[in-house]
Amino acid sequence: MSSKMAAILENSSIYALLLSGLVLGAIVLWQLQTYKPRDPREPPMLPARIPYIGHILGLIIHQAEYFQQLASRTTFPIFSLKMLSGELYVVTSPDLIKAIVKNPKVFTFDEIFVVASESVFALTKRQMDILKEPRVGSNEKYPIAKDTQQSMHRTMNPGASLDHLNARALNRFARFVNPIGPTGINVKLYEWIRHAFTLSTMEAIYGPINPFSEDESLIPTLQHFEDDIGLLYLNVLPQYTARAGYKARITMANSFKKYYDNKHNIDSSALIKARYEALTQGFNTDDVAAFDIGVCVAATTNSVPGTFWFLVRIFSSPDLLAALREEVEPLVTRKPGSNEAIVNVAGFMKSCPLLTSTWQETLRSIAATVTARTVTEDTMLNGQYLLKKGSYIQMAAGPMHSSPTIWGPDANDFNPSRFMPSTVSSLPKAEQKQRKTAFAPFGGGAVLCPGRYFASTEILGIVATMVLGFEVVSKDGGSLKLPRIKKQTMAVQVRHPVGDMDVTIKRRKGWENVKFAYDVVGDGAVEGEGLVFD
Ligand code: HEM
Repeated sequence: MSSKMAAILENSSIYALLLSGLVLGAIVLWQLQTYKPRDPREPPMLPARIPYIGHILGLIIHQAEYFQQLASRTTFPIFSLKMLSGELYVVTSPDLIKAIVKNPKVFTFDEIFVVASESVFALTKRQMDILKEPRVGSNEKYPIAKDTQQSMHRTMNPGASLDHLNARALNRFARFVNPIGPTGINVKLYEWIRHAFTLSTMEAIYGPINPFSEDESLIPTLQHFEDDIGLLYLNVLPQYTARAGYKARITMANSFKKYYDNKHNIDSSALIKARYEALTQGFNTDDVAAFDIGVCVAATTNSVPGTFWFLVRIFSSPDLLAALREEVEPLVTRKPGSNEAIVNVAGFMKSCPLLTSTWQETLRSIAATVTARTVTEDTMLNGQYLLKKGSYIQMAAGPMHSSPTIWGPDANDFNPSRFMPSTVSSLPKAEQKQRKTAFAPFGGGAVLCPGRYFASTEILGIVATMVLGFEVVSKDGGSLKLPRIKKQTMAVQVRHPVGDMDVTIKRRKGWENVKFAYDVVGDGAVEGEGLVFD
């Protein structure tokens, strides 16, 4: 090493040392200034391995998985983390989570939603003022946001508008698999699912002419936004720190502006019509177009990896695949002399306990939702723990979903029959109740996912189609192998796989020329528009 280089290195180590000293000093001063004695009734403090900055570093490095790591260090059902600006309570017990989500006035999501929307959607001051405007004649906060959320819950609850969504999505999906010929197709599985699922779901939600049907390159664009949500939320020069997500946000808003300007929303679902009505109480159409990226993310971000893992679990286990084929086949009507196969999707809940249980077990094993709330007043939780006003709560489903105390010694195994009524009813009543409370892939309380019926029916329909009519095999012709799971970022609920997998999708013997269609209501009729048999 030259002496000049050695001097530079020596100098830079000195600078680094000085800088670290300054940062540490500032943190200690901050801590001294903000120090408040703790009430012994508050949840116990879990110290960081590196004083002061350990938890912040832990969250930056390990993201949502940090909660899982912390939970394994303690038996407390709730614990506190000292962060720079206050305390963060982490809750991992089903009973405490239930008590929190059932009290949305005290433990609210509203403030987090508004702060997150401002940075994630890049809202202007005018848009924020509209969002913050209280309801006329009362002091109810964020009425437009609340009406919009309610419109989504209303139109995706069981009923005609939900059936219409599912019929449209599944019949669009059929147009991806019906043309598959005798030689099959070679695809990257995750990418193929993301492509077919996104186009099907967008057609169901936005109608046959929508930004994605007009420009399929929006599928990776949406992924860029999704990947950068965390950085967009931080909002530190996002045009540089979250370049791809920042550009994706602009592209998507422009595409949806064109969609509304051309009035293609006339053919949209009840969901989009009701949402539009709620939002335009204050916002203009261009504002609405800027928010639609949120719908697109919500509708695909968990469903795409959910479908992927559900399929991989089944096609990696020949016994499970065979059992599911036997269970689902009676729900298919094949008219003599015709190549149509109509799948009675409405019958899944009643007649396919293994299929529905496998979906739930897939979610248990892969969904590690972390939901947040703020505390609006000092409150004793379940009469046990004092939660202080202004603190943040993070409720982590991951530790609940994998706890041997709740699920038994096989908690870390994939047991497809775990959620079957026959399995559940063999457990003591208290255990049944505990498992029910602990299973929370769709969140809970006031922010329970409104898309849970839509997503589950769509995904069950897609997976049943693949199980019945196709073989999904790896490159060497064998069963699929489970890929590794990607580190979970804070914005992700259903964890993603590492990389993708090359597969062949080919026709199952006896189902060579079958064209799929769906009966979503269970009355024997095939619903939906755009049904194409080719
Ligand atoms: C497997 C699929 C899905 C999973 C696991 C899932 C999970 C969740 C979870 C955990 C939450 C609550 C987040 C929180 O409390 O912070 C949530 C909220 C939400 N989800 Fe889903 N979701 C799925 C599919 C969908 C679909 C298909 C849609 C819509 C088309 C959707 C729309 C929403 C919306 C709008 C919210 C916010 C609700 C509100 O603010 O009231 N989700 N989802």
